[in-house]
Amino acid sequence: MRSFAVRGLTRRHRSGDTVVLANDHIDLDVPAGEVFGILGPNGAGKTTLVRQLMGLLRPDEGSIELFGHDVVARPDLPARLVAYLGQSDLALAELPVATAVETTGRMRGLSKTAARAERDAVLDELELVGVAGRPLGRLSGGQRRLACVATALVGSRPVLVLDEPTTGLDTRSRRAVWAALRRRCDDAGVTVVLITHNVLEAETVLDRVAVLDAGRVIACDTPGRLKALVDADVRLELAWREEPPAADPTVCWLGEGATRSGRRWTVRMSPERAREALALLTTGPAFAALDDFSLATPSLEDVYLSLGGTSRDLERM
Ligand SMILES: Nc1ncnc2c1ncn2[C@@H]1O[C@H](COP(=O)(O)OP(=O)(O)OP(=O)(O)O)[C@@H](O)[C@H]1O
Repeated sequence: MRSFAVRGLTRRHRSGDTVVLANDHIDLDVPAGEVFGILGPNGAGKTTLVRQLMGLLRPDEGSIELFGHDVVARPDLPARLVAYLGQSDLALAELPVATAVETTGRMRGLSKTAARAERDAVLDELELVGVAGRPLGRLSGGQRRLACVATALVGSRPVLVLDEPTTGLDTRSRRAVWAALRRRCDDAGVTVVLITHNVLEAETVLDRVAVLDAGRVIACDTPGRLKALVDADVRLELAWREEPPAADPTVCWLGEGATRSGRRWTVRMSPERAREALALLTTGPAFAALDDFSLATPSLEDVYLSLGGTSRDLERM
């Protein structure tokens, strides 16, 4: 059974004379009970996509089904079946955390007793007990985001759609969120659609991932299978302290294949070539200009780049 089935989804944003093709004929199937991710850099069209999934934005073309129901014809439907965490979370700012969670549970049909029990369980699960009595608007950004995740988790909705839920969270809280999502998926068959521009998050928590770039899905598979596309290579990272000598043949060779972000170069190549490059660099004239270097096994970022992704905005940690 599929939670979402998306076909040919296309949406343009118009502002003044400018038209942005934010989603360009997107096809997606999200099976029920999966942690499904949408990974892409800033501006790739992730939020535009999920706002359409939620019936909050009308597609220009294409169709969306939620458990077989037409979302375009029934845009009210997602709000009944899906817990949605958007990017902005100001709606509940005045309420204390515990009240916000309990009230959301009640709005999702829980009895008073059940809402209180779920409230206590989820605050404990996300380690929010210490701030339970404080209004969301007076928490730190990370604590507030975590409290909003708690409101998404309460009430046992069969589908969770979370737009960058872990932005601003520290590592411990981030891991608590990942574990909470995984638990709901494994124990209760909940479907999770998680938007992220963080490669580590995608690799750690997702069953399958659609890689979005400039409004198009450029790949969709398990993180493991996607990484296998590039696993014959390693990634050589170079950080230059100053402009490297352009005439140096090793610098020329590496420069041709490098993706550059200021003085940081990233080059994908076979392990043998990387060893050769490092030997030449560390014994040649370019060494004086080099600040730091590292070798790493490929990540989903390398998959994204190898499939033609152009942005350098994906986050690694
Ligand atoms: N209301 C709007 N009016 C005009 N252009 C828009 C509007 N909303 C989004 N866009 C443009 O559409 C494209 C996709 O935006 P979207 O917010 O869907 O990307 P995103 O992948 O969610 O980015 P981010 O990771 O930064 O949130 C971008 O080029 C953006 O500038």
